[in-house]
Amino acid sequence: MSAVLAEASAAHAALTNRNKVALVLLGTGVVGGAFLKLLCTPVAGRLHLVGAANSRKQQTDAVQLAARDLRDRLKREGAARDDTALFSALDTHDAALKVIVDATASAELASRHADWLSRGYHVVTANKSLAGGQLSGWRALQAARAAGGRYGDAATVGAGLPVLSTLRRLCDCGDSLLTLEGVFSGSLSYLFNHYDGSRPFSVLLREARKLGYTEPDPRADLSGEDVARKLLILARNAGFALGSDEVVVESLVPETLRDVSTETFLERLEELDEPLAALHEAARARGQVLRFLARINQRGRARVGLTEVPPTHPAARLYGTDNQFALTTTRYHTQPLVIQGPGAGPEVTAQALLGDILSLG
Ligand SMILES: NC(=O)C1=CN([C@@H]2O[C@H](COP(=O)(O)OP(=O)(O)OC[C@H]3O[C@@H](n4cnc5c(N)ncnc54)[C@H](OP(=O)(O)O)[C@@H]3O)[C@@H](O)[C@H]2O)C=CC1
Ligand SMILES: N[C@@H](CC=O)C(=O)O
Repeated sequence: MSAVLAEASAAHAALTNRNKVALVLLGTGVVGGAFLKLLCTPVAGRLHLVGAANSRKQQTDAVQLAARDLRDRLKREGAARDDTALFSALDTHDAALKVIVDATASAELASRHADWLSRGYHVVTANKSLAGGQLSGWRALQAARAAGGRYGDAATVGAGLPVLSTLRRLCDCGDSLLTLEGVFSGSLSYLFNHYDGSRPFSVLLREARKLGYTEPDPRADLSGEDVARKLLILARNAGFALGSDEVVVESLVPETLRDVSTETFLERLEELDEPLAALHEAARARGQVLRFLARINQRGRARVGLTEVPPTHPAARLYGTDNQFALTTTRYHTQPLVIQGPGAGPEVTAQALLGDILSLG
């Protein structure tokens, strides 16, 4: 090959590689499974899955990774979990962009996001445990981002509703968040939008779990922990240096169910029925309805918990898994800026992951 041709071909290869994205997917559950389906659609043509893992098994073989039933196969077969092998599949790929997609709820994995960023990988996550966890973790994440790491977090709040992007844009323009309130949980929205006393709460919870709205352990939703994480992520993005212990969280999980295993909790869901029926009845008698609300005020006082609201309240007019985020800011101060829409579910969340990956370049 002539020198000119070789140079042209090298330039072409460099251009092609610049557009390629190599991915490792951690978590092939509800969200990870839906994400795998999106990888088979035409918009994902330049994305190359080089590794995938659940909590026990992983796969880096190209033929296996291309199988339509990869998620089921991983339940039965694959190599034992070992991040080194997964990341070396990323390292050896010729793509310019190397992305770790975290579709787990693992706090242990989340604690490594900042390290992954500092090692040159991009991280796209549905896992809220780092940004919505300890303030020290949030700060480590900001340091890694400041050093150039790209962190896709749209899926962590509102399952991809344009909440974080809007908030950041307002802040970039010099606007300041004064108060933020609303319904930040898709599963709790679904539960309280449907709970009218005609069906036991536990039946609705099983339904929400089956539809893929709840956390792997639904106590993370019912305890308010998941909502508190989203509140922290939003508040921190708006400049409030809020510690995780600074949010007042009112749990719906009875004491007797707090320390049991997930399996036992799922077997004993009926124990939620009586206390919830009593709360519902008391609210009904006062002409009110129950909604699980989150709020932070200008002084950084934050609370999440079950609240009685009148039927005319904006949160009482939601449907399905709707989330609602009402942002009052220096410039949106007469009426809040409201973002509303489905806030949980496999497809929308997987799409948020995909959108973050595609926007990397
Ligand atoms: N469901 C929703 O609507 C939304 C969910 N999210 C977030 O998405 C994340 C995933 O939720 P969801 O898909 O519902 O949960 P699932 O329980 O369905 O899936 C979790 C997956 O993570 C895997 N996993 C756990 N630990 C590890 C590990 N160390 N390495 C690799 N894989 C691991 C599990 O493996 P195994 O199969 O072996 O258990 C499972 O495949 C959570 O952080 C959740 O908060 C965010 C927005 C909306
Ligand atoms: N379990 C969560 C899922 C999205 O983050 C919720 O119910 O909102």
